[in-house]
Amino acid sequence: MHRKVLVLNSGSSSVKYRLFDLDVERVLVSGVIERIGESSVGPPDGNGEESFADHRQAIAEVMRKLRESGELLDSNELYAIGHRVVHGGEIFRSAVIVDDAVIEAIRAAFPLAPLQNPPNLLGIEVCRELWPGVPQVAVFDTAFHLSMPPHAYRYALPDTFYRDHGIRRYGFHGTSFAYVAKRAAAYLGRPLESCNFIALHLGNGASAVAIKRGRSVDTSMGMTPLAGLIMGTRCGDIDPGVLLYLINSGICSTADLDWLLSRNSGLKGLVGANDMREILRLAAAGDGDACLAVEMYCYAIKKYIGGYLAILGNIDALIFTAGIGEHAAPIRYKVCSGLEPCGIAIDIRKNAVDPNETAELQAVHSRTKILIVPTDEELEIAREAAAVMDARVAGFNG
Ligand SMILES: Nc1ncnc2c1ncn2[C@@H]1O[C@H](COP(=O)(O)OP(=O)(O)O)[C@@H](O)[C@H]1O
Ligand SMILES: CC(=O)OP(=O)(O)O
Ligand SMILES: [Mg+2]
Repeated sequence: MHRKVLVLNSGSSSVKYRLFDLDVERVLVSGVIERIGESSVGPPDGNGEESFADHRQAIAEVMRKLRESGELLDSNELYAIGHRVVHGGEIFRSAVIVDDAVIEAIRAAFPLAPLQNPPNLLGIEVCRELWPGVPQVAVFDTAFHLSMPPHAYRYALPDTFYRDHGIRRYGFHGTSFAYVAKRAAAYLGRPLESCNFIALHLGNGASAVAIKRGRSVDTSMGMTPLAGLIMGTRCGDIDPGVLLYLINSGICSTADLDWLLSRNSGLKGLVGANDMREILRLAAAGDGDACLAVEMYCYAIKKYIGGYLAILGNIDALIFTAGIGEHAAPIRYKVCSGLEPCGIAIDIRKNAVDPNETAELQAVHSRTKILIVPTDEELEIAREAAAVMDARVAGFNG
């Protein structure tokens, strides 16, 4: 029987799903169910989008769609269900098969990722209830970064805040970084353990990572996914004194602040839009806010590249990935321009491509390669879930 793996990425109001046949590395079915928990706004004449009251209904609908596709007639055909879990704290160094203890540990990390972990866990619990016989595997965004040394992950706060409250840098997008680092090493024909990379995941959320000999040694996100680069709706790095000032002066309540920093800052706060395509259009038309936002966005990335070059010494490649990294040529160009003294020189003609596979963008005189490596978080989750299951099966047989 082929190893069919279902991957679920449960967000607060959506469930993205993909069914893989891993033995032939083929996507059998994929889709997204959105607007979970919103009441249907469309007219009751069939033109309104379907809406689902909760994740249970949405996941039952995923199962219905899978059956309808003919690719999965029975849940017994599933080798595993892989789930994206954003925060695994310090406990989970790799993907794990979900049991009651794993569920409790994911729940314990709720305060560290209040927007992401609750819907992630809900997805797991609903699947366990609907298909109790199918193994569930949790794959954590944080796992890849647990290789960071203490001088990179600790904050300069009294020890007790780390020891008793888990306050430290964790970092995210680890599934994406693990995938692109492996792809880049394979592309270069080198063992991953010999490669130094700086990778930039620039999607709605965005982060940078310094990879030394194949492992994360520093990253721009922090205890939560708010820190680091400027993002679609998140502010990135900010003086913590600003937050104290806003609260103490009564300008913002803590609830206001939460909403401001997560949902109304970043590109959205600066321009009023968070889609980079629109921002680039506005900037090209001379819109002052959009021009400033693009300048700030690239400047923040540049500072991380400089910092990571300083800690890595030399790199084998600068890697761009995710929606903006893969498709926004003007952003890549602006990020790289001026880095020639650091050995990073982009070729304007090569940069104009929009490939769907790994591509090189560096000029002939560039010391460092500049790569676009399209990410595939769902495939990485499917592979990690299958690997955990293979190990269990081998354990039973051995
Ligand atoms: N051709 C393009 N040019 C510029 N930006 C793009 C292009 N295609 C996608 N993007 C941007 O990519 C971002 C979304 O990235 P993506 O990785 O899909 O996000 P998510 O984090 O939601 O998975 C958006 O800001 C979108 O505008
Ligand atoms: C952790 C995080 O920022 O995820 P996303 O990019 O999916 O928002
Ligand atoms: Mg993403």
